[in-house]
Amino acid sequence: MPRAILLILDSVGIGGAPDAAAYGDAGADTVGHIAEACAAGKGGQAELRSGPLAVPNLDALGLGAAVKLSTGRLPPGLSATPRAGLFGVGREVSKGKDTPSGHWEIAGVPVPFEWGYFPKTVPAFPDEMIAAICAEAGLPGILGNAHASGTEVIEQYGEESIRTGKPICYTSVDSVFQIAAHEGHFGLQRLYDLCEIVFRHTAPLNIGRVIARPFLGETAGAFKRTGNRRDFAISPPEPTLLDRLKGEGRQVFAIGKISDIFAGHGVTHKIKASGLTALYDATLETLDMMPDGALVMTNFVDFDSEYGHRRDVPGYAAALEYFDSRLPEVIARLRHDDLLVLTADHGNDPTWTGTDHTREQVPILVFSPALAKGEIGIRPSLADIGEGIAHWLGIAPGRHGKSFLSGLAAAE
Ligand SMILES: O=P(O)(O)O[C@H]1O[C@H](CO)[C@@H](O)[C@H]1O
Ligand SMILES: [Mn+2]
Ligand SMILES: [Mn+2]
Repeated sequence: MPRAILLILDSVGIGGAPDAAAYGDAGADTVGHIAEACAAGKGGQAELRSGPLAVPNLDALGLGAAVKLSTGRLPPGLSATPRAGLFGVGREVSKGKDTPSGHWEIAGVPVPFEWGYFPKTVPAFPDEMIAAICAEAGLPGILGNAHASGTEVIEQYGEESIRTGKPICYTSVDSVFQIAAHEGHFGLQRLYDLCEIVFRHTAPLNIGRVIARPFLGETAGAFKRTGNRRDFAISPPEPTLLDRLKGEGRQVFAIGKISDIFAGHGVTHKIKASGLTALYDATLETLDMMPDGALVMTNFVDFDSEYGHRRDVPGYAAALEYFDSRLPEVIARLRHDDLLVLTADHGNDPTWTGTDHTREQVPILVFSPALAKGEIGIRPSLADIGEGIAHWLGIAPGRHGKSFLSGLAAAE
């Protein structure tokens, strides 16, 4: 019985979204702009990397061809001719350009409602809500209370937070309430408990997530966020591919942020890992032991959190190259009828203004030893990805999207 491996390269968009202008993102293209910057000699940082973007394994599966299909432009260093697998482009139906929207839609469930957002004002959060949270959690107050970048906000308020015991609360263009607090001084478990309190206040406002952002260090220049981030997310509005598989008795392995993003729904095995290396290692270990009929889904968040939001082109390029360098390890482990799918949940163009996600289409790269080379076009919903996996794994179709495999012949 076949198995499926779904790898989400968080924020690795490929431009070309027809509705990008409505988000102020017309022209944003994460992969294309990184490749152009690298080719122009702007992707280097002596000790990290230099030269044109080198992602031969992703490119062999159609990354360059997917960007060309999405934007009409072939990025420098990439090829228009894939060597194996199916390539295509995913266009998001859901209105949010955020992580839950992208992941839920990939798993077959576009978001049918409008998320709640906090205004770009100071304060960003309603006074009554903050007063109620402080009373319930026994806090002397909060810091931040604005739209902000998570690394800048700990630089700015970290020392004051340690001194006063006030956590740093901030938001972004996404439907989020984020809380940064010191792992030692404030306490990690206390931060998680606070997030649960806040979640009860924000969920009725359709705020997608409360995110714990613990950090370490004692002085402004030395603060560093740790791998103990935790997302408290509202539940998907209907059963996703994960629930449908679990309901059929299949095993669903969720690696990294995946279980949090689905609020645990449909997950049979939750595997925590932080950083590209550990996420890859956990994925490979799972591949070595996962049974027939199972799905493993991994979120590689670093592209987004470490490089996209930080507008770090060399870092993003190096991360793509590292990801690419380990792809042969996945492919070597595939059984004849395993299906590997690589895609993304939204864009986060590191050359763009601001520090937020960018509305973009995403690559869909599909490989199986049992599949011939081919093109699956521009898919009108990311739900086609989940439906393609459902199709491959032999479970009934869901309510949204159409399998990218329908009409394709196997190579055998
Ligand atoms: O700046 P940091 O804390 O990384 O925040 C980013 O992370 C959030 C969740 O992905 C996004 O909404 C964005 O604001
Ligand atoms: Mn994301
Ligand atoms: Mn993000």
